Amino acid sequence: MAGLIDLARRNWQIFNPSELPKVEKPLMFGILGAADIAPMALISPAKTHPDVKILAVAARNYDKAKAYAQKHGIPEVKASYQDIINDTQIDCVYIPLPNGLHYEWAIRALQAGKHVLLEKPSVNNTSEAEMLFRNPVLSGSQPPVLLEAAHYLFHPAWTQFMTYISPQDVASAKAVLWVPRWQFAADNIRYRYDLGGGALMDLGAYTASALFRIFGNVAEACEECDVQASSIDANCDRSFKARYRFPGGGHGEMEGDLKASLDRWSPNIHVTHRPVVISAKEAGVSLTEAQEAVRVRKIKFTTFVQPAFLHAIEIDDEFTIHAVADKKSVIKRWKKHQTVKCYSFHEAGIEQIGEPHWPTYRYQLEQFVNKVRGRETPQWVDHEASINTLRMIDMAYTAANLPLRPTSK
Ligand SMILES: NC(=O)C1=CN([C@@H]2O[C@H](COP(=O)(O)OP(=O)(O)OC[C@H]3O[C@@H](n4cnc5c(N)ncnc54)[C@H](OP(=O)(O)O)[C@@H]3O)[C@@H](O)[C@H]2O)C=CC1
Ligand SMILES: O=C1OC[C@@H](O)[C@H](O)[C@H]1O
Repeated sequence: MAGLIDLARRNWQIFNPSELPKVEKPLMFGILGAADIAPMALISPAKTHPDVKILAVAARNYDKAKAYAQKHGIPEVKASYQDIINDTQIDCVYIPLPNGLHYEWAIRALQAGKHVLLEKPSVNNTSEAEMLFRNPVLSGSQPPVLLEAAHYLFHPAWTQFMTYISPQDVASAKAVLWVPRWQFAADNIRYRYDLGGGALMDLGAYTASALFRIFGNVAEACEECDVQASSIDANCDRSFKARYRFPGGGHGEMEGDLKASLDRWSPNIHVTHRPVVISAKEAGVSLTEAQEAVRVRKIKFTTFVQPAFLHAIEIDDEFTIHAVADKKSVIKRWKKHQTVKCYSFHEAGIEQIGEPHWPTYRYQLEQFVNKVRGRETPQWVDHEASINTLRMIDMAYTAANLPLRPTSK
């Protein structure tokens, strides 16, 4: 019962955050495009961040931007994306444009000295990622901040999940993310090759980045990738199933579908470790010198992308004690099951700000502001990690015989 009340309270607060007063000179944000995701990913989280004010929005159509600004309480409307970038009052630019426009607008904003929060996936392919994240504008003594908005990595549930993973011991992992078939109409940006569409770009940005974190390395190869092409644009995958080989011999799989049937519950991740020898203390037993304890750990993380609504991390350990001289012997075998939930860092025993009702986006904003203000960022998406996500996606497109998303001119 208490769990249900917490669930209801948390979900109500996610959509109805109480506004906090702002500091004297908060960071001013401008938004490029009246995008669907911006209210959830930035406008709402900004309400509870004292150091963030959304100052302006621009859309390709002025009236659309005006209506959007009115609806979301944004004080200024600019005539173009470039006008946001040129505005000297604006410190930070949020870019929720179609993937194929991320590179161009991120470069323009960074060159104007703006800090950039860039939607996922950062750009269209690996070469664009290298050109962006290794651009000279990001070196020097005080370069602007650039962050790919891989928001799920900022939630304490991800930090907690990773404490149960030993990347070097992972034998296999599978990450899936399906969205229901009615979610995106035929004219959606996800079905436009010229705009960087495709399920691997959209959903694969999550599953691929999760896999290389779990294995602690980018894949050596994508061994196979089956895609279903979208009926709208044959170069855009509507769904994918990819299998990768990782250094050390582990295998990772990922699946995504932009038109999934309702019986598919996602997102989730399954991880299986190889058998590892553990200490008597870790096994919670006493051992003679002739014995050793071995653990095989399996982990399931349900709702890894939006853990704030509801999630569960289930850890299943199987322990065996055998004779060191005979690894096949079984002196004792037992199992242990734990289910862990973690909505704030406090729950994880970590001293870090956060509330159980903070969505991933709010945790992400906290760290983005910390970085801009020159403070420590315990969670972050390194530039090389963003490049690696595109490497994994490109490998899958190549294995599927689909062209890489086009490089910006
Ligand atoms: N972090 C997350 O949870 C999520 C992230 N995303 C990411 O955010 C980005 C935007 O996604 P989403 O909000 O769903 O998309 P929308 O289509 O709602 O928004 C995209 C915006 O891009 C602008 N745009 C500029 N040029 C074009 C063009 N040629 N065709 C279409 N739109 C154009 C439009 O702005 P204008 O108003 O100027 O017309 C539109 O508002 C993507 O990169 C996506 O991967 C998406 C969903 C969730
Ligand atoms: O970022 C996203 O998150 C979840 C999906 O619904 C969506 O397609 C995607 O853009």
